[in-house]
Amino acid sequence: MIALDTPAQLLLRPLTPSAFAPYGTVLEGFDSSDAPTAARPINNGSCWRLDLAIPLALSHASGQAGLAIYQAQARHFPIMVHEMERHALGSQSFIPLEGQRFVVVVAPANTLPGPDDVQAFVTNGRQGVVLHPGTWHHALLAVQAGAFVVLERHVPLGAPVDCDVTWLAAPLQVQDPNAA
Ligand SMILES: NC(=O)N[C@@H](O)C(=O)O
Ligand code: NI
Repeated sequence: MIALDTPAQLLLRPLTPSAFAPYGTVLEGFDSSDAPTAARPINNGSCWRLDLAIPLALSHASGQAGLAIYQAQARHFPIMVHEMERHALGSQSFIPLEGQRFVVVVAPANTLPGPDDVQAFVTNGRQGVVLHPGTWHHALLAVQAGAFVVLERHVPLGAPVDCDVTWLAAPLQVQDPNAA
């Protein structure tokens, strides 16, 4: 009988600004009746504006801010994650257009991720994320199919692509967010 090793499990954590802070920033709305102190009413009070103090890195080394639409398929969970990537020179932001949830698998920048460095977060459908430059992450894992706006650093055709790839020592299994 060959014992098949069960893969190490990655528990899903709810996405919160404090838990995600080492990896990036959480984008989410707020209740205008309890607006953040940094928010201010605009447009004759019909809207609250909160300017985010996010050091977006989009123009390093002849880069420029670029928008893309990722039309994502729903991934099948539980899912094995093995390959991780990072964009050392640029922020990368994922903003769902259809209220779809997604799973963000990340590890701190600067060092190659070991199995204990990897964290998995699941959004609530009303959140987006801005990854810090260099944050190791798995490519987009949509829970529901749908379109995402991705704000990222674009480079001219022929310029070096800013995407380092690494593989975890062993694949990790991300639990099913629909079962969580
Ligand atoms: N590969 C690509 O265009 N997108 C990735 O960077 C990703 O994080 O999904
Ligand atoms: Ni990426």
